[in-house]
Amino acid sequence: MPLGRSSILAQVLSVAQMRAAEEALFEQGTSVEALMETAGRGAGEYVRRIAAGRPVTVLCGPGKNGGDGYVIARHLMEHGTPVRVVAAADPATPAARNARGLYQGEVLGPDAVIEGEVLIDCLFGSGLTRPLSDSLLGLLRTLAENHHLKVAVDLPSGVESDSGACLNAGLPRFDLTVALSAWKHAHFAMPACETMGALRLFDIGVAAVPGAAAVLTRPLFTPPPADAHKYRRGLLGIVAGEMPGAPLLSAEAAMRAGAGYVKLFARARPAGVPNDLVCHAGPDADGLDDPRIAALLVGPGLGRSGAAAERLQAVLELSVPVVVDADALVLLGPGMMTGPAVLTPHEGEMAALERAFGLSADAPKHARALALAQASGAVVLFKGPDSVIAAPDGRVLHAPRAPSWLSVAGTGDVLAGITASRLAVHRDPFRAASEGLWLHGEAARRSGPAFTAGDLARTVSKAFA
Ligand SMILES: NC(=O)C1=CN([C@@H]2O[C@H](COP(=O)(O)OP(=O)(O)OC[C@H]3O[C@@H](n4cnc5c(N)ncnc54)[C@H](OP(=O)(O)O)[C@@H]3O)[C@@H](O)[C@H]2O)[C@@H](O)CC1
Ligand SMILES: Nc1ncnc2c1ncn2[C@@H]1O[C@H](COP(=O)(O)OP(=O)(O)O)[C@@H](O)[C@H]1O
Ligand SMILES: [K+]
Repeated sequence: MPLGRSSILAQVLSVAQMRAAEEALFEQGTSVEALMETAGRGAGEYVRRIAAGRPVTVLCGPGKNGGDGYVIARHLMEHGTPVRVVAAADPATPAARNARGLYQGEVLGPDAVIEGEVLIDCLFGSGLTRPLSDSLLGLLRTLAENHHLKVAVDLPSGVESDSGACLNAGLPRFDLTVALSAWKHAHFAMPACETMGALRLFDIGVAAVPGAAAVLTRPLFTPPPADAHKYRRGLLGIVAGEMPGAPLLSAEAAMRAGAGYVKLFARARPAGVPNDLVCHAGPDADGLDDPRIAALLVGPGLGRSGAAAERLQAVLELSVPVVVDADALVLLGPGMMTGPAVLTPHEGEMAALERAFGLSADAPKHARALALAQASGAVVLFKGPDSVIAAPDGRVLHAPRAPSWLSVAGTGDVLAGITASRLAVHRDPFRAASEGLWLHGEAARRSGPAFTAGDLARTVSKAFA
């Protein structure tokens, strides 16, 4: 089935995939110069609007990112925006030389002392292969300090496209980054994404790349069908453990995320169970063999003792679709999961899982998530300020930035509850992880500043709106 334009625009490409996609355009008869013209004019139009008549300085490097810069400068000149170029190096490709030749305005050398209003960074884009030299870093930093508004074209210089690593310390922060052709992993990966300001994409017509990663976009939710009843909407079992608070938070969120019935399984009924939450009190695994249970959540408040490990084992042996979170992730090892599963590690839990599964942590975040998904057979939702989802079949989704107010205790329990609730509704782990992550981010956006995990859990139903 051909992908719609919106799916193509959501794709996230590696440098190699980007180059292959551009090659395909060249084979269809497009020239590098024409592509640079389209890209430069597109980015130039964003710059023209943002500059609103204020003078612009374009910093151009030797590669095609620099070539884009000369096209931008020409576009601004044609539209009456005052502009000058600072050339950090001579253009090194025919297309960039061509773009420089067509620009008739002022070009200054790297030693010129420049202050101004708007800085456009076209020093390096996706072709950066090593850290900036001290002199290039110094030039970029000085220009950034001497301009009010800063825009990066494709990527901020010094950022590694495939990993999101900052190859130099002390890179400047931008107000806007205009991605060209497609998103790159760095646009969603820490620490690079934090330096980019607002993100925009300018499409130059590359086609869908098979197997490409994508950006998490708003899922489609429909109300329950007219003949729905609580079991058909999904019975979620939440397995409590040694600490009652965390599973209660998960339950508060799960009750607001679509499941028709949420049941807490605990050895004894904990204090503070709300009236609308059913609690099944009994020994380990008692009641969990109910065939109506569509999904289980295990981990929040489980504990890490031998008894907790036995509890986890008993849950996983049921082969019911399961969300494995928190303490359960530290107890998990190869061969323990027998059914569909979503794992929701943060960085510390991920490190424990990588040790348990014999995986390397020395890779970009999305690649680490994918490696664990493939080794474990589970969908992995690797959380943090740059959350990413990976499936064993190779699908990868990057989440757009979520509010940093989420960095408060208990919000992970809320995410696990939402995800498990979605899993109970349709039993599809990848879809549950995607919907869970999206609802979590949206609930956070709707919760304003300084919310608690309980506030967040109670806002989940509003996120459906
Ligand atoms: N294909 C197209 O038509 C389109 C491309 N587009 C644009 O092209 C950009 C990618 O272009 P690109 O591949 O030329 O890479 P770019 O980032 O400009 O720099 C590479 C140059 O820098 C050099 N170099 C690398 N690191 C260095 C360092 N630390 N310090 C010093 N030098 C360093 C490296 O040479 P090297 O020394 O590594 O041999 C090479 O000469 C992309 O981001 C987008 O803006 C869009 O317009 C869409 C259409
Ligand atoms: N700075 C941040 N920006 C955006 N989201 C964050 C940030 N810090 C944490 N989060 C999100 O908040 C949640 C925290 O989960 P977790 O680390 O498990 O906390 P806890 O164990 O206290 O519940 C995750 O969903 C994570 O993605
Ligand atoms: K750049």
